[in-house]
Amino acid sequence: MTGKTFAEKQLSGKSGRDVHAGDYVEAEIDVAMAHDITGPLAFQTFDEVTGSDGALFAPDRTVFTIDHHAPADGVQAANNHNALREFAAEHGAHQYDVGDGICHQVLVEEGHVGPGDLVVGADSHSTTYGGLGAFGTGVGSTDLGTAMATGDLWFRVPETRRFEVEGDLPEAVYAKDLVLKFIGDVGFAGCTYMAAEYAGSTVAALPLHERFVLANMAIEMGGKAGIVEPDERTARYLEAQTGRAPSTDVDDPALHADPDAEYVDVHTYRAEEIAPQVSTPSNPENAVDVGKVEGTEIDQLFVGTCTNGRFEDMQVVADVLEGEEIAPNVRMVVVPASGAVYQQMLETGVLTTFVDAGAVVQSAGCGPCAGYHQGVLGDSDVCLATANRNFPGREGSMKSSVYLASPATVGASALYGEITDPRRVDTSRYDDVALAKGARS
Ligand SMILES: CC(C)[C@H](C(=O)O)[C@@H](O)C(=O)O
Ligand code: SF4
Repeated sequence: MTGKTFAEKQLSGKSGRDVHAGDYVEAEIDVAMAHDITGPLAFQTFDEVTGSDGALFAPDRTVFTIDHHAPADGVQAANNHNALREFAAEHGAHQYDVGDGICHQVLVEEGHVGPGDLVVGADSHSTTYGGLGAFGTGVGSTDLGTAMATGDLWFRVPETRRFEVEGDLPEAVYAKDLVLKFIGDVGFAGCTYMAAEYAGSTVAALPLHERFVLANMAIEMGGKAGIVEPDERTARYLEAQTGRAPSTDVDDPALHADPDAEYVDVHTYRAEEIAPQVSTPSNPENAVDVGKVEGTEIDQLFVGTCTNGRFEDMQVVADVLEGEEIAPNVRMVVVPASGAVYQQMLETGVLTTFVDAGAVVQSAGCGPCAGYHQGVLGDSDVCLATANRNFPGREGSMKSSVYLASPATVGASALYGEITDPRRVDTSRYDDVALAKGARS
């Protein structure tokens, strides 16, 4: 028998069986997560499974967040929030409230997830935890409600596609550009029910906030999970973030694919050849080099989401906007991914830079990402977002359009009021910004 992929090892370990892709397992989960939209439905299933006085499989490893409609944007949302608060209090689960941030950011920031964990979340971007070397996957509320009671869930062990990138990323090219490129290459269904393993020297050199971007968007090609294997960087991140070393040795072979593992295929890239990417409406798979869409008119810029709403993302945009104003024809909506990110923006002056530049900075959460509130698009609106999805109607009207890009591309485009190649205003050459603007006008 050949070696194993990360997913095969992970699901072998959690099921206590020696399994390969295609096998079905009952696996023990480490962490269960739900939020203000999916939680209340999961609670119904939980009550049906356990009876009304049922207990959680592990209250300290069950986490709820209020993030999608936070603060409440209507009575239904407010009632859902209360249902979540009551259930969490009654069952002793962790519960994060309005302003604490997006589930995926909160779970990693607060140390609820570590390498080697099997995490199920009632949200499709639960693949994000793969950035830490965990197997994170999204499940429906019914599955989650059952898993909250039993502590296990069935899985089909996924096949794996591997994306290997070697070399140094060029200026103004980020993990977001890499993952948009991957999605463009394999298509939005290219990894359906597969794990995506991200590897190579470029990926190994990525800081954790960038690894999360790769893992997060695995679902945009249908991925069951997106994995960056853990290493010393992972351990350092967790210690800095949570004050604790990971409970598992990051070098444990159980957390690393075997060299002779079997893949569906391996896609190889040279980092130097990758240009900033933009996904055009209305599918993340429509990734093109930014040059192809430069000059496209936009109405709104959105910086935020579980993909690119971290402090480092905010910092990149603020570096571009410092001392400048956003173009008069656009509006800019900024939504930090967590309360901690908000706090850091406040302490470092990034928030002031945004406000001075004319942006609207809102409370931490999902913001307009899924079209609920805080910047919903009208019929004719065109938005350039650091988000992960741009399906029809995603951020509002079915007639609106959303382009996806990195924070650097969104920052540069804010200055010019149209889609702009970020290499024209690279932050390390910040003094040239005025020059570049002059050359343009
Ligand atoms: C509301 C929720 C179920 C949904 C998801 O699972 O992805 C949301 O987070 C999204 O991004 O569309
Ligand atoms: S930020 Fe967007 S993609 Fe992420 S969980 Fe919230 S709605 Fe979903």
